[in-house]
Amino acid sequence: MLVAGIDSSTQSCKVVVRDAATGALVRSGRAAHPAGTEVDPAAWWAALQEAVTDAGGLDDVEAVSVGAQQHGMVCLDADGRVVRPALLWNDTRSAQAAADLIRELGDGDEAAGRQAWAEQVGVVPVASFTVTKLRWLADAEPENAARTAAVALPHDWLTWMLAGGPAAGLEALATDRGDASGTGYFNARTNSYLPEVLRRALRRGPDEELPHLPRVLGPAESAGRGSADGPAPGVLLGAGTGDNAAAALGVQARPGDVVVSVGTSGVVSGPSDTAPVDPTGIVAGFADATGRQLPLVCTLNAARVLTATADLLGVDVGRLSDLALEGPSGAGGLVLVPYLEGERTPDRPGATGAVHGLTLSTSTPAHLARAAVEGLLCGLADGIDALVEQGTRVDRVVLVGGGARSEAVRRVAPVVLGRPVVVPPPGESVADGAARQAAWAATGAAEAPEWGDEALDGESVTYDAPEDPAPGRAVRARYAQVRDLTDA
Ligand SMILES: Nc1ncnc2c1ncn2[C@@H]1O[C@H](COP(=O)(O)OP(=O)(O)O)[C@@H](O)[C@H]1O
Ligand SMILES: O=C(CO)[C@@H](O)[C@H](O)COP(=O)(O)O
Repeated sequence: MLVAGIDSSTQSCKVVVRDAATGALVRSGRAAHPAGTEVDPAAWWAALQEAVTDAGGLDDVEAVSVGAQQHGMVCLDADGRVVRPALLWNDTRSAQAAADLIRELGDGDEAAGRQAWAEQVGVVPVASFTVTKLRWLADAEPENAARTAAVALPHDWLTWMLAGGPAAGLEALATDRGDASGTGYFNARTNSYLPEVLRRALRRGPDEELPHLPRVLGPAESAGRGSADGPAPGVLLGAGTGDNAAAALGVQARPGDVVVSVGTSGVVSGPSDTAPVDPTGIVAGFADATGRQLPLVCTLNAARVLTATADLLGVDVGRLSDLALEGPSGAGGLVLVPYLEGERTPDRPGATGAVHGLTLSTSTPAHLARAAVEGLLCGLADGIDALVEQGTRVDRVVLVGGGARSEAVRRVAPVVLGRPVVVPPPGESVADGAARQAAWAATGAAEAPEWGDEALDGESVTYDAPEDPAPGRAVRARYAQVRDLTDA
């Protein structure tokens, strides 16, 4: 039996077709997404179909699940038409809405608001979360807010499109707790939507109707079958989930593993039985795709720090990696603070990047390349510290995402993160997790299938933590000195 997993992430859509029992890769495909932080969902749908075709179609596949970028706001009208282009997780226009929502829940007091959000919702709003985008919509585009009859996330919408889209009706919309927990109006600890939070975000009165929200499915539940005229006719549709929950499922993360993803976003997450309560908002209380919790820290700047630095130096990412490995540990005091798209962790939506410590001796491509790799990893190291503070055990790091293909990232990561780093063979952890969820839905087993070595498309490589932690600590200490000197 074959199953498929789809990853509709920020920059592209990827499809893997795997054997449901062993996880062995049978075929794969991909297609690019448009750039920008506001995207017409029709572009994702077109890319999904192109990627499915590239993967040889889904005719022989029993089940398919969609993993997708979290938080994106997809508003639908009563007929199921998209109301406006989706605002993505990395769109920061709702930063003020986030600040307002925090203060409102604390009756004007920010600290009380943060505590209330952390306790009642499990997250403290930042511009990434859907709830803040809805508040922005209510204020900036009230006519679009009024037309919104349902709110979905990218994976909910794509799964619904596979099921027939508008023809299936808004009631057919489904999600899972992994993705619902990133909305800001779902509590992952109590497994329930928070309609009053949604009402507040949309500024709707007590008697006004709220938009329809997707049904929250269990990890192995099905969202129906693919429509006859779509790319997955008759195929069982898994619940799908957010891309980070899918990645954790894809790498079969075990207790003590922290998954670090260097994709468009930088993510640190670790499956846990305990929901975090973090009023600083650094650790978000998301859910995973197995019924547990997935405390998560996310930065806005990761793999694109590498591509941007490569562009600056006029080289490709392969050469950037070589240069970074030629540069000295600590880059001679040169630090690149990587807030190229503003930042979410720390919460500085208006910040820009900075380079500190330029001298005649550090003004070389190798120093700058090294500083870029170290800067992005220092942000992720701060994230690991925050997870540890929330009680997560960290024995080793599992490094995934496009940036994990960089040899420099792989080699410098154990130094800066201070832990052994396991790099699975280059692949698509999100699409793999979605495929594993599809296999789970198809078999109806109590637990997700255990896939062994056959599911790995090569060898995992472990990069040991250095015996001497001093150089890594020095890199982080120097970064901490200048991190807070940037604007905004
Ligand atoms: N060898 C490499 N070195 C550095 N960056 C890379 C490499 N290969 C891919 N990337 C970067 O990884 C990113 C894509 O990663 P991916 O995890 O697929 O992102 P997303 O899921 O957010 O779309 C792109 O920015 C790409 O340039
Ligand atoms: O906002 C988050 C997590 O909270 C991001 O991780 C998005 O889910 C996008 O992921 P990538 O496209 O970078 O994988």
